[in-house]
Amino acid sequence: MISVAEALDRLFALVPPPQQEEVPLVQAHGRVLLRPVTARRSQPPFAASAMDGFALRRADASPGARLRIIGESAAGHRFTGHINPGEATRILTGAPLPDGADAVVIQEEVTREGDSIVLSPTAVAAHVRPEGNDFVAGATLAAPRLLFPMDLALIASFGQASAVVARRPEVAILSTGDELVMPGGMPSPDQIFAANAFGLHALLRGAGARPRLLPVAGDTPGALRQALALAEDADLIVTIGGASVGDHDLIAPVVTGMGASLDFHRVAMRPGKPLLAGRMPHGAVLLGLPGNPVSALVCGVIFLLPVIRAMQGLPAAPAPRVRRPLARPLAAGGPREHYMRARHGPDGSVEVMDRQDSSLLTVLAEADSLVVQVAGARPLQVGDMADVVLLRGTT
Ligand SMILES: Nc1nc2c(c(=O)[nH]1)N[C@H]1C(S)=C(S)[C@@H](COP(=O)(O)OP(=O)(O)OC[C@H]3O[C@@H](n4cnc5c(N)ncnc54)[C@H](O)[C@@H]3O)O[C@H]1N2
Ligand code: MOO
Repeated sequence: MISVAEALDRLFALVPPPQQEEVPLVQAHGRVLLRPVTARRSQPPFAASAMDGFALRRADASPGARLRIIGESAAGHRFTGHINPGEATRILTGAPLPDGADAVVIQEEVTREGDSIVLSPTAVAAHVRPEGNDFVAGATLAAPRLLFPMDLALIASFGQASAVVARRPEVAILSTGDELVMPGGMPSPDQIFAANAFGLHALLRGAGARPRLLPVAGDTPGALRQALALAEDADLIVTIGGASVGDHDLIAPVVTGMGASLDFHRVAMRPGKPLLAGRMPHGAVLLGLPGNPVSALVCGVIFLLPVIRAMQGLPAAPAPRVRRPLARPLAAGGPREHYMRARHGPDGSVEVMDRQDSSLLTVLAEADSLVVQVAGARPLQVGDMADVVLLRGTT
C-alpha cells in the first residue's frame, strides 16, 4: 500500500496540462486565470480629487485666504483652463485635477461668498490621488490564479473585457452496485439510495469542474463497460464502489480489461483504503473511489479536489491544512493515515467525533473538519495541536 502523499503525487503525474479558453468577465468567477492580464492604462489615468471641494494651488492654502472660483471639474468632465495664483475651481470626487492645481480643500472647510471662497483656519490642502495611484499602465495580474470576485473588479479596471482561463474539466461520475437506487426512486427491500455521487457532484462543481452523473451501473462487467463507454469524452472518470476485494468488486478487472493502465490500487489511509487510479485507453484519468459514503467523500476532498485544481493549471498541492488545538485526547495512530470527522467548538478547538464508521453520513454532515493523524502517531492530550482539513467554507 502506498502513502496518501505518494498516491496524490502519482495522481498529479496523470493530470494533463490545462486547455485554455477566453471567457467574458461575467463568466470568469471561480475559473483559473491562465494568461496574465495587463492594465490598458493607469488608474487613475490622471491626478484625481479624492473629495468634493475646491482645487487650488497648495501655496495659496493659508488660513483665511480668499480665492476666486473660475470653473468646475467634474468626474468625466475636466476643467480645461489653468489655475493661476489666487484662483480655484469647484471639484468633485474622481474629477481630474485642473492644470496649475496641486491640492484640494474639502467644501466643509470653506465659506462660499459669491464667486469666491474663504478658507477656514483649519483647512487642509490635500486629498489628491496621483496618476497611477492604484496601478500603472502595463501592470499585470499574474497567472495561474483562481479568480475571486475582487479579481474580476480589478481586471475590469484594467480595461479588459475577457480573461483566458482553463477549460472546465469534464468529469463523469459513475455509481456502481446492484443495491443502488437513485433518490426519488423505489428501492426493493435489499436496496439503498445512491448518495455519494450527489456530494461529489457538488464538490466538483465548487472546484470549477463540469460534473455529470452517469446512470447507476449494476455489478456485472457488461453493465460497467456499458456505463464507462458513455464517458469516453470525459477528462476524468470517477467511479464509486466496487473498488475493494469482494466477489462483486469489479472496477479494477473491468477497466484493465478495457485497456486502462492502473497506476495504484490501495492507499494507507482510513477511510479510503481501496482507492485506485489510472488512465483509460482514450486518455481520461480514472479515479476509483471506495463505496462507503464517508470514504468516497473524504477521498473527494483529499484527492479529487486537488486533482481538479491541478487540471485547471493551479499548482499541484494537497488539500490545505490548518493547525487546531484538540478538545479531547487522541489515542495513538494505527497503521493507516486517519482522517477523523471532527467539529470546532466555540473556543476554536476541535473535537473528534465519537462515531468514525465510514458508513455514517449523519456524522459527516455534522462534521466541519477532518483531524489528520499520521500512521503510528503518538497519543495526544487535550490542547495539543493537530493538523486539520476544513470541510466548510473552502469548497
Ligand atoms: N475483506 C475485506 N472487505 C473490505 C475491505 C477489505 O480490505 N477487506 N475494505 C473495506 C473498506 S475499507 C471499504 S472502504 C469498503 C469499500 O468497498 P468498495 O469500494 O468495493 O465498495 P462497495 O462494496 O461497492 O460498497 C461499500 C459500501 O458502500 C455502499 N455504497 C456503495 N456505493 C454507494 C453510493 N453510491 N451511495 C451510497 N452508498 C454506497 C454499499 O452499499 C456498501 O455498503 O470495503 C470494505 N470491505
Ligand atoms: O477505508 Mo474504508 O474506506 O475504511 O471504510
